[in-house]
Amino acid sequence: MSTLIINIKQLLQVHDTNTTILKGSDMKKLPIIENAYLYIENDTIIEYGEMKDCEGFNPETTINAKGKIVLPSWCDSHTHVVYAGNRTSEFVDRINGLSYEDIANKGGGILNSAKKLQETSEDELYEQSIKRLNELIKMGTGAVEIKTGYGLTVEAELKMLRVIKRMKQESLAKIIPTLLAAHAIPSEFKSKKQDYIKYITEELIPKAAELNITNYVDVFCEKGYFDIKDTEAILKAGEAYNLRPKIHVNQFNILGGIALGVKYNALSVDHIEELNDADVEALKGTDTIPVALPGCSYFLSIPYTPARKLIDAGLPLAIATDYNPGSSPSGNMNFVVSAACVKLKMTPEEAINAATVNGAYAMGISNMYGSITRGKKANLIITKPMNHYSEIPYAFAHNPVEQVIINGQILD
Ligand SMILES: N=CN[C@@H](CCC(=O)O)C(=O)O
Ligand SMILES: [Zn+2]
Repeated sequence: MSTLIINIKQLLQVHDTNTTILKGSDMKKLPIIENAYLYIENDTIIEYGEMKDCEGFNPETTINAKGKIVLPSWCDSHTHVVYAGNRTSEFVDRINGLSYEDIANKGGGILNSAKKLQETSEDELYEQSIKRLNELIKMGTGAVEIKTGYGLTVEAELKMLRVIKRMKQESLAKIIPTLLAAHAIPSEFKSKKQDYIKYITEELIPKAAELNITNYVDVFCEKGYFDIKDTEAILKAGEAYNLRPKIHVNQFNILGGIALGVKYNALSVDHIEELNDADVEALKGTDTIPVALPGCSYFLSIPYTPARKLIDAGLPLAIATDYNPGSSPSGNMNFVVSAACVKLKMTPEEAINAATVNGAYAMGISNMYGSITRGKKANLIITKPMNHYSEIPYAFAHNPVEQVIINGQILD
């Protein structure tokens, strides 16, 4: 199968040499080719360049992208797409004045989603989750991390992992599963948290590792959830099974989760609505990428991640949706890119870099995804007609995506 895309107004994120992460001032650079072509064979980007050099191809399909932008598909490195039902009643409670914390203290929040998920059959959970995944693919996402964490029992967590595995087999999108081993403390363990930590480290992690579905472990390191000591015990247990951390830190409180993540060579530290100088220092010179989740800040009306502080310190930054029923019920990366510009004060170039190359890095797949590079996977967005790529974040809440190509396949 071969496809030639011609007359591309702007081809974005073109890197002749494989770029796997962009840091600091390099995030301001977005290499583009004006009036370009792109040639794909099977699932791979083979060639690209200026239209004047487009010759010698004999493609099965030609797409005329006149007036349109072509860029790598969004790489969404933090989602909880597998969940059951929704939490609209808590949404209304929050409008009426309750906080996320108030709702959790009443036994709602994550515990509410866990109860629903435990009561939902594996097939039904798959059906609900694949529907969400297909919707976000249509909005331009080609690679996505999916966490467990709404199981809270070994049985339900393994059910989530099997659902993610099935989604991986059925979908063209690249899926990176993460074991969110410690997301909340179930009510039956409320006064015996240490027993729950033991359950996670001695039963859940070994059994989940046995399935061989995930390479990552996650913990919600937060007041009222898992403190630094708990988090360290879980990261250590994960390390014994070669599970690399990708952790929730600094959402409401700074507990030292960033430095701990770095100590355990976390691939990413996510949320960071709160940040201090020690956190910035801890990240410098490491392989750990911070990830901002503007959809969560928007939905919960909490601070936005201080992106400027991170990028201006020379650090990389990725952005992701955090798609979940409680704090960010949207998987729309176009909105996230726009919010990154408007609320995190990132330039369109920085936001697009954060949502492509750096998003891929935060999933450990940036050697094959996230840029237009010969040999990389043909996961692409073709936009609606527009004059400049800045229109993608500018016209917030519109859908800039006209067509998507995943693994070289043109989706309807
Ligand atoms: N903060 C922890 N976990 C999710 C939200 C979970 C929920 O409320 O269901 C997050 O990333 O925001
Ligand atoms: Zn999350």
